[in-house]
Amino acid sequence: MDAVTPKKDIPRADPVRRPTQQEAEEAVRTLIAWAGDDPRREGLIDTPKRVVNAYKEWFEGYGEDPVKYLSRTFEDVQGYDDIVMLRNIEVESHCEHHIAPFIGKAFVAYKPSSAVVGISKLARVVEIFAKRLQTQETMTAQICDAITESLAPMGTAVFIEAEHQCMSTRGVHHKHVTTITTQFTGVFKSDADLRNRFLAMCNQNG
Ligand SMILES: Nc1nc2c(ncn2[C@@H]2O[C@H](COP(=O)(O)OP(=O)(O)OP(=O)(O)O)[C@@H](O)[C@H]2O)c(=O)[nH]1
Ligand SMILES: [Zn+2]
Repeated sequence: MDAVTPKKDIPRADPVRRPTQQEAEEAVRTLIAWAGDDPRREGLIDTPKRVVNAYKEWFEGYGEDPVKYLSRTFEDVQGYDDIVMLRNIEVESHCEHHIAPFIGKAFVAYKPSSAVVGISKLARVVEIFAKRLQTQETMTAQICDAITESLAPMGTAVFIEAEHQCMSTRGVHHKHVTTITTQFTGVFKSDADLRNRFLAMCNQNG
């Protein structure tokens, strides 16, 4: 039986047993009945299977290791010595409090010390952490940590802006509110001009 690996910051002796697909589908049937509908009616018969398949996609980040993607680096950059930044990386995640989507954009930059990484790998790292149950703060820190630990750059910067559906479709019901989180290490922390350049590039339109 597969086991869900606990987060590294929460040591646990006993990993959670991963339920079977059938058990997960049964849980969805329970939620449908709890919502007030009949999971046996025609339109809902295949819904538990679809929901479980959607969960596989939304939470596929648990099975992925960001370090694997950041381990292939390139040294030959002909003396390039400035930041590398990816703008507008789409973020589709789910909050760990309500399992409601939060959707937005991530901006990720690092200042290489020597080696650079393939730019798609930075987007993959965002994807891996987004496809887990998250808070925006944790996800921002995890992306920053993974890049910092794997590439040992001179600095890393992460900016995420997202709209949380647990705030817009339920609860407080405030639409169009966005949450911004940032995390900086190294030169982005010590050099205010560099940090401001990064933030200005985050705020450029387009
Ligand atoms: N800091 C932080 N809070 C989040 C995030 N996603 C959701 N939340 C908040 O998590 C909180 C959970 O609060 P609770 O009082 O335990 O839950 P609740 O009664 O459903 O709260 P309401 O959403 O206010 O109805 C809410 O304030 C959410 O807005 C996130 O990524 N970061
Ligand atoms: Zn929430």
